Amino acid sequence: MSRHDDNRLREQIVTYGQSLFDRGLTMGSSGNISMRLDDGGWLMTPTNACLGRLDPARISHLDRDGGLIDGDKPTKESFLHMAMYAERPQSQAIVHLHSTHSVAVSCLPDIDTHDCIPPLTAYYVMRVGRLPLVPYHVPGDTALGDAVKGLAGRHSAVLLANHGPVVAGKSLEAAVYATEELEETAKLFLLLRGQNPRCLTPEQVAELEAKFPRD
Ligand SMILES: O=C(O)[C@@H](O)C(=O)COP(=O)(O)O
Ligand SMILES: [Zn+2]
Repeated sequence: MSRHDDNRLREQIVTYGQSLFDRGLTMGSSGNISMRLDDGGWLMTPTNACLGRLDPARISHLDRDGGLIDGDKPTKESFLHMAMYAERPQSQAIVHLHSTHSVAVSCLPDIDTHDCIPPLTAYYVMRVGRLPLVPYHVPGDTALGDAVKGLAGRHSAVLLANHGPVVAGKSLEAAVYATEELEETAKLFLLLRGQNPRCLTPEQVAELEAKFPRD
């Protein structure tokens, strides 16, 4: 990868990180972002970094085995990102946030753990689809990598119980868009709880999935 391409990817992480943080989609030093590199390595946000104030030169550059090449110590969820990439060769970027409404849904006792948010809107189906709940683990617990392995091949987004969403995309832009759509739909879901909303039918979902296949 040329220095120019490397810089471009670093700038993308900084720009999207700031945009997500500035809109209150993750707070403090929560959340992390990664991008896959052509040589099999990754760029990842450093641990304890604020997504709103990332320094491109300090972003963690990892080799294909997760070894640090340069930059600061990577996010404690690096193995989680790597486990998801391993199941999703088509994914180029992953975003994990503590977006409030998505986290709220991840704490509810009575959600469908195979599909935490019903198909309320077409755009949600197009961007996210079925959203499984991953059982609670301490952040940074390597067992979380094993827990997502069985799910990430079939789902581009998963919801970590009592924690938050992890969303993969074919580009960083796509992963960010899907994360934003998940958050907005989580908000709608909470607004509509107890009101028996009319959801899309299985036929309507199937039609969308045929017309707008997700990566
Ligand atoms: O919730 C956590 O602790 C992590 O999942 C997180 O969001 C931020 O951790 P770092 O990326 O290690 O800062
Ligand atoms: Zn987290």
